[in-house]
Amino acid sequence: MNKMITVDIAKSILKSLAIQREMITIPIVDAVDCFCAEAVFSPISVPSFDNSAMDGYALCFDELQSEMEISAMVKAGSTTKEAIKTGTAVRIFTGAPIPSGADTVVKQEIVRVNGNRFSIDPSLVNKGDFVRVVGAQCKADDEILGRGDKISFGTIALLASLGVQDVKVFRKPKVGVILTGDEVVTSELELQDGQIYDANGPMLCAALMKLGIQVEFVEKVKDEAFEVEASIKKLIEKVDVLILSGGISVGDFDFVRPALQNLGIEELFYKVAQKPGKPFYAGVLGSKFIFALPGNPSSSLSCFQVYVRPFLNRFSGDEYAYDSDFKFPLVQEYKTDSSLTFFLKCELKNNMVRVLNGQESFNLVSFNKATGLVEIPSRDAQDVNDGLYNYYPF
Ligand SMILES: Nc1nc2c(c(=O)[nH]1)N[C@H]1C(S)=C(S)[C@@H](COP(=O)(O)OP(=O)(O)OC[C@H]3O[C@@H](n4cnc5c(N)ncnc54)[C@H](O)[C@@H]3O)O[C@H]1N2
Ligand code: MOO
Repeated sequence: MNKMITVDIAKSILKSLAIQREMITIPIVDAVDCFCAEAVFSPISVPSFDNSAMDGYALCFDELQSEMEISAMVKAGSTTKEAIKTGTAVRIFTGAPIPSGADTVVKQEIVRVNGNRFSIDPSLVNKGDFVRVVGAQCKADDEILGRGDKISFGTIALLASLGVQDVKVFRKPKVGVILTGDEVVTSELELQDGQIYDANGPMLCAALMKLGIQVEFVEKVKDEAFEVEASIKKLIEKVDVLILSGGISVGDFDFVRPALQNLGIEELFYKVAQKPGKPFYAGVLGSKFIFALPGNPSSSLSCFQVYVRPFLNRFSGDEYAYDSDFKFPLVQEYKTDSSLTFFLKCELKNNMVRVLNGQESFNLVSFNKATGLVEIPSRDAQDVNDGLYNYYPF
């Protein structure tokens, strides 16, 4: 009989696994949601020239008067560097270089223009107004991105603004999926008696794609001991992480665990004190990792969400992937006297979590409203949650 481990122990086992990460250099536009593998230093100062933050008039603050002549015009992209004529102002537009001799921009809304002159209330102007000075964002050689920082599309704007074209990131894992279950068919086929449509294949593909992971394969295997073992043996060669769906329980046709044992895969754990997803398996073979998810789709999804997804993020460079950032109160108290931790389909609204109806692990209807899963601790851990519950957003 296998001893069940707790959710926290299962997470801590996965959290402490050594991962050999590889670095790759990729174009910045491909790096969204990747983790930076090597610090980036700015090649230039930005802005690289003093420029105007407003459409208006550039002038020298010490020469400001209530009436001024407009002696020239400079627009964005202008490369001439003419000095400002003493005592005058220059018409200027947002992003245009400040002429030498000028140090202040007045926005056009506060002047009254008359021909080539304008009048202004000087008390409305402060020295340096609306001038974006060289290096205000960053200076050449400043550290812009640190190792381990997550790259967002904001980061990509930042890197692009510095002229950085490529970035070194941690390579995402190669992942493949093996589906078991002779009753499971794809949606192109008409259902015969006893058959069901595959929910886990599409769900796992979508979840992996959302992590920016390209799925190497989704293979369907027959519920036969030899077939299961041969497929795992062949396909594990192609990936860093192999995910199996179904066939991991104790039925006569559940061949996954014996196959993994025969192939010499080291079992990290099998069975976690949770619902859904009790018969969840994790194993390791050298630098490769294997997760076997229980076949019931809610159980598969729950185990993926709580354990596999953070693992893949950790593999991709996120050292904090298992530290839940999201804790919320429940709309309605949820009573349980179970020794198992529950992961329930729920809806997050107005910073409160509502547990949805239809929690059975075969029932997928509540996924139409569910925004994530909420963790309800077992009876032994209930007094330590402060009324806030871990939430795992989809
Ligand atoms: N005697 C016991 N029986 C079961 C136990 C147990 O402890 N003792 N655990 C139950 C629990 S909990 C779960 S969860 C399931 C997990 O079983 P398996 O991982 O072996 O999964 P299967 O038997 O292959 O399938 C379970 C269920 O899910 C359906 N399924 C499978 N694959 C898919 C798919 N790709 N898309 C949609 N649905 C799928 C399958 O038809 C079954 O109905 O074991 C319980 N039994
Ligand atoms: O744990 Mo099973 O996942 O309850 O259906």
